[in-house]
Amino acid sequence: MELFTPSLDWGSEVWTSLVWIAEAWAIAAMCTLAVLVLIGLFTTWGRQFTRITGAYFAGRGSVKVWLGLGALLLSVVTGVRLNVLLSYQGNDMLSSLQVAVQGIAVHDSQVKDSGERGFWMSLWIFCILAAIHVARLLLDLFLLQRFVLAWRAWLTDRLTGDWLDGRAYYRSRFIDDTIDNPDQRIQSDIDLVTAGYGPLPNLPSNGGTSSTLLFGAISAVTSIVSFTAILWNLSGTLSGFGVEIPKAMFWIGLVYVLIASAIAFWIGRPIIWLAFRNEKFNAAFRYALVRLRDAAEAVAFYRGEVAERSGLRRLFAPVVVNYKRYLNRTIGFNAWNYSISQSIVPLPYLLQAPRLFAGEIRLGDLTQSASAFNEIQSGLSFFRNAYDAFAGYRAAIIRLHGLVVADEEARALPEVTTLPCADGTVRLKAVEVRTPDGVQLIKPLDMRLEVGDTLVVTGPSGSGKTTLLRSLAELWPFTTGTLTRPCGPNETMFLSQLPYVPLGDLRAVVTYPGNEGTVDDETLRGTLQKVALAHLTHRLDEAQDWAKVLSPGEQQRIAFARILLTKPKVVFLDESTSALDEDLEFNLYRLLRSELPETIVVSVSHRSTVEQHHTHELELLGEGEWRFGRLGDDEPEPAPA
Ligand SMILES: Nc1ncnc2c1ncn2[C@@H]1O[C@H](COP(=O)(O)OP(=O)(O)OP(=O)(O)O)[C@@H](O)[C@H]1O
Repeated sequence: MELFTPSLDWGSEVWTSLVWIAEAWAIAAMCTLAVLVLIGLFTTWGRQFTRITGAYFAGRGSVKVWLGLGALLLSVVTGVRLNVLLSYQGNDMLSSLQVAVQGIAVHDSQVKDSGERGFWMSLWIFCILAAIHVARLLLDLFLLQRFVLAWRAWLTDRLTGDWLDGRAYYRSRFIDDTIDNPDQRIQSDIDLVTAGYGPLPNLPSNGGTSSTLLFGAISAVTSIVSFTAILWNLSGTLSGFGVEIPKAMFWIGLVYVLIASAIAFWIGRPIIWLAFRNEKFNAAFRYALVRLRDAAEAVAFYRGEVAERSGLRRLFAPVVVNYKRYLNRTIGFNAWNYSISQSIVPLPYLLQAPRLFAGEIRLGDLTQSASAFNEIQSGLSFFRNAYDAFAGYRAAIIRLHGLVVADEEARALPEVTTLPCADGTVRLKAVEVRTPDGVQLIKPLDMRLEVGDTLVVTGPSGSGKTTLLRSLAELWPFTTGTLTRPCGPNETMFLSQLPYVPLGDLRAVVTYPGNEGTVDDETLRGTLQKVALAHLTHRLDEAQDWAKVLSPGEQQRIAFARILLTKPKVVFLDESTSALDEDLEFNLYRLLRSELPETIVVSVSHRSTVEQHHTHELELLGEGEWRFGRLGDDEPEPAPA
C-alpha cells in the first residue's frame, strides 16, 4: 500500500507560483493588448469605444492608467493561480484522508500516519491560501473601484466639455439625426461604460475584477488554460462501442460547452437591441416626468393632470411592451444556460468514477477533476453568460457614441461668420436668415451701429426677430453673412426673454454668467437696489430654486443687474422688459443708458414704449423685407458700403 504523497511540492511552491504569475501576466498582457487592438480596429463597437475614450489610454498622462490596468491584471492572474493551488490543496486533503482510512482498514500505521500528516498539512496550506485569497479579493475590489472612478471622472469631464463646446448642447437640435436624453448618456452611460459590468451602474457590491467584462474574460481564459493542463493530466481514455477516446473528459467537455455556447449566442442575440430599447423608453419616460416637474405651475393652472396622465401612460406603455419581450427572451436564454450548467455537473464524476473504482486514480484526483472541469466549463460559459451583460454594455457604448457624433455634427453646422472688431462698433454684412425649410425670413441685411447707438427691432409676430438674434448669437445654423462685433469675453451679451436662472444661491444667480464669488457682495447689493430688487439684498446666501421663486418681472430685473455688472460693449435684449410695467421699463432703460452710455443696445420689442429709448429702428416687414433707419427720420438710412 502506497504512502501519501502530496500532489505538489508545496515547499518550493512560493517561488514556482511567483514565476508562474509573472509569466502568465506577461502572456495575458500581450494577448489582451493584441485582442483589444484588433477589436478597436475591426469591430464597430471597438471603434466607437476608441472614439469615446481612446484618449484616456493614450499620451503621457496615461502612464498611471496603464499602471492601474497592469495591477488589475496582476490581481486577476494571482486569483487564477490561487484557484489552481486551492484545487491541489483540495486534492491533497481528500487523498490524504483516503490514504489514512485505507491505512486504518489494513492496520498499516505507517500508511495511516502519512495520510494523517498529509491531511493536517493540507489544512495549514488551506489557511495560508485562504488568507491570501481574502486579501487579494479586498485589494482587487479597492483597486478596481478606484480605477473606474478615476476613469469615470475623466470621461464625464470630457463629454460634458464636448457637449458644451461650440454650443453643441443647443445646436444639436438642428442636426438630421437628433439624439434623445444627452443627460442620461452623460450621467448613466458613462458610468456603465467605465464600470464594465454590463448594464449595471457601478457599485462596490457588484464585486471586483472577475465580475467585469474585460477582466472576467481574461480571468476566464487564464483559468481555462491553467485548468486544461490539470484536466489533461487527470483525463483517461474512454472506450466504448469499439472506439477509444484518449483524454476523453477533456474533449467531451470542450465539445459540449462549445455547442452550448453557440446555441446560447443564437438565442441571446435579440437581447442587445431589447436592452437598448429598454434604456431608451425608460429615459423618454423619465424625461417626461422631469418636464412635468419643471412645468408644474403651468400644468397646475391648466388643470392639465388628465392630459399629463394619459401622456405619461402613453410613454410608459412601450416600456412595458418591450420589457415583456426582453423578459421572455432572457428567460429563454437563462433556461438554456441553467440547463447546460446543471446537466454538465455529473459529467466528470461519470467519466472518472470507473477509474477510481479501478484504482487508477485517488479520491482527490476525482474531486480535482470535477473542480478543474467546473472551472473550465464556467470559464467557457463566462462568454455565454456574459452575453446579455455585453449587450447592455454595447448599448451604452452606442448611446455615448451617438452623443459624441451629435456634438460633432452640431459644431459642424454653419453659422454666421463672426469677426472681432477693435473699434466697438457692430456691423452686419449680407446677413440672411432662413427657416429650417429654407423659407427666407430676412433678406440680406446690411447695417452699422456706432458706439453708444441703440437699435430697436420691431415687426409682426413670426417675422423673425428672435431668429435674427439667434443668428447673430451663432446659434441658428440657417444663416449666412458676416457680423463684426466686439468679441472679447463678455463684451457682447445676448439675453433671452426669460433670463436663465442657475441652481445655487442668489449670489450665483445675479453674478451669472460670471462665476460665483467674482463680484463682491457690496456691489451685488448696490446693483440689486438699482434695478428695484432692494428686497432681495439680504438673501444673497439663500440657495433656492430661484427660477420658481422669482416672478418673471423680477427675473427680468435680474437680467438688467447682470448687464450692469458685466458692462458689455454690446447687448442684445429679446423682449427683456415684457413682464415689467411701463414705469419700471422706463427706469431700467434710463439706468442702462446712464450707467453704460457707450454700450450699443439692441432690443427686440413689441411695445411702442420701448422705442423712445432707441436711436435706430430695424423693422421686419414680413416675407423677408426689412427697413432700417434712424428713429424719427422718414427716409431710411442708406446701407453702409
Ligand atoms: N426651431 C425652429 N424650427 C422651425 N421653425 C422655426 C424654429 N424656430 C422658429 N421658427 C419659425 O421661424 C419664424 C420666426 O420665428 P421668431 O421666433 O423669430 O419670430 P418673432 O418675430 O420673434 O416672433 P414673436 O414676435 O412672436 O416672438 C416663425 O415662423 C417660427 O415658426
